[in-house]
Amino acid sequence: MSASGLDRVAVPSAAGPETVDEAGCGARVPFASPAAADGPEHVETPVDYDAILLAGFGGPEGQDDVIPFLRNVTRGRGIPDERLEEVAHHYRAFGGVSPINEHNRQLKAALEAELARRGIDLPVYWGNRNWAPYLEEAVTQAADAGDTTLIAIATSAYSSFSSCRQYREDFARVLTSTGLGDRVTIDKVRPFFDHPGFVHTFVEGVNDGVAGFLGRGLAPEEIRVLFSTHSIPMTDAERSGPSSLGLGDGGAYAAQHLAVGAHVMRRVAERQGVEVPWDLVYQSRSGPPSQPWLEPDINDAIEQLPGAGVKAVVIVPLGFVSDHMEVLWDLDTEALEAAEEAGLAAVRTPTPGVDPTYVSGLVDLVVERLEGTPAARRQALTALGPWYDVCRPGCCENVRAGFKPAAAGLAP
Ligand SMILES: CC1=C(CCC(=O)O)c2cc3nc(cc4[nH]c(cc5[nH]c(cc1n2)c(C)c5CCC(=O)O)c(CCC(=O)O)c4C)C(CCC(=O)O)=C3C
Ligand SMILES: [Fe+2]
Repeated sequence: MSASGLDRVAVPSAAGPETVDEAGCGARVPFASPAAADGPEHVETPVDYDAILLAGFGGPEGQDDVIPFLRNVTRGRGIPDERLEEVAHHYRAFGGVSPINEHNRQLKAALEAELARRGIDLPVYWGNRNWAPYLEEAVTQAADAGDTTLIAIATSAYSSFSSCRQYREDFARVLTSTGLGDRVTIDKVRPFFDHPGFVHTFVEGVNDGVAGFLGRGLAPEEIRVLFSTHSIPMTDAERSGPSSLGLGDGGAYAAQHLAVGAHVMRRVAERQGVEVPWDLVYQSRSGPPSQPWLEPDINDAIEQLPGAGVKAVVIVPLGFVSDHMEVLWDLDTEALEAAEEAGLAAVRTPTPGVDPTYVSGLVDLVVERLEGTPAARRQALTALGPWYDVCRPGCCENVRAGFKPAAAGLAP
């Protein structure tokens, strides 16, 4: 995408669509939220959305898809195919098929059923960032049907470049590449890390895991709960969320996971009557060793546990919404193997998937935007939430890749 292609784009505002010129700041072109003209963190005015845009990561569905998919994921970074082939082995081992697209097909169907059950007349268009069906197709399909005011649900619950901003940048990229930027607007539901619909599965999973080990006669301190999420470069972590919040070394990304982990453990302590120690750990690191990423790595953490008198580990995929490759490979293959080698009993708890509580929570997040629900009445289980509907300027920017315009935020 060339900067010149972005010279003039429509920026919808509460007053109606208008076209603005770049204000002499390179490629800084806003794709501002239609409801954000006055810059609120929480949009408390109702917005008459036409449709939901379900935005997925995308994954290969056969061996021949694997390298083209990885080229898409790493687009713009010029990584040679030989290097991509090294990354491909997880996918190769599963027949070249990631389950992620099938999960999203099921999630789309589940959302449609829940919307119908509640009498909400909103179509759901599904498109991916990195594989077919692409976001381009979904947005074009929506526009062709006259659905131009879209609210996106990204299949990712937290704030960071990879888990929020990259989706928003891809919305902006697609609005430009399809030429639909003057007709279509894309807002996004808030990062939902602490929404009860998302947290539910983890509370139940950790409770079952802990109860199982207690039932086998283990003492609480012989059990360790490891909440696992995707590691990201430290530079991304520090820039996650609005810089004004000052949430510490790991930024909003780490703070959000820690807050949800603490909440889950409080619920489990209430139900089990004992407190089990827990930690936040990271998985799926990539990038050169010279680049600092969030630590500790889950496998290193597991290796340390026997020395601390731990006999059983509950592995919780807190950073993920479904059992895709990062869960099947990095947790179910590698981390469970590390636990076995360390002589630990281990269970991996479920991801939300299409759990009815999760699906209904996602619909609640859309409804709060449709109705303009006051922030004070929005559901959030941690003191950090409810998170912003409209991302602040610079929120989750990637300093490595440089500035790109993003939809669903405030103009810079
Ligand atoms: C935070 C985060 C999430 C969670 C949020 C969300 O769910 O969106 C996530 C999800 C996923 N990541 C996925 C796959 C990949 N991620 C990669 C690379 C990277 N991910 C990163 C972060 C995240 N990733 C980062 C910082 C990089 C390095 C790139 C850079 O330096 O900027 C690469 C390239 C190869 C490599 O580098 O390993 C692949 C193939 C799949 C699909 C799985 C499937 O197919 O089932 C999913 C759901
Ligand atoms: Fe990733």
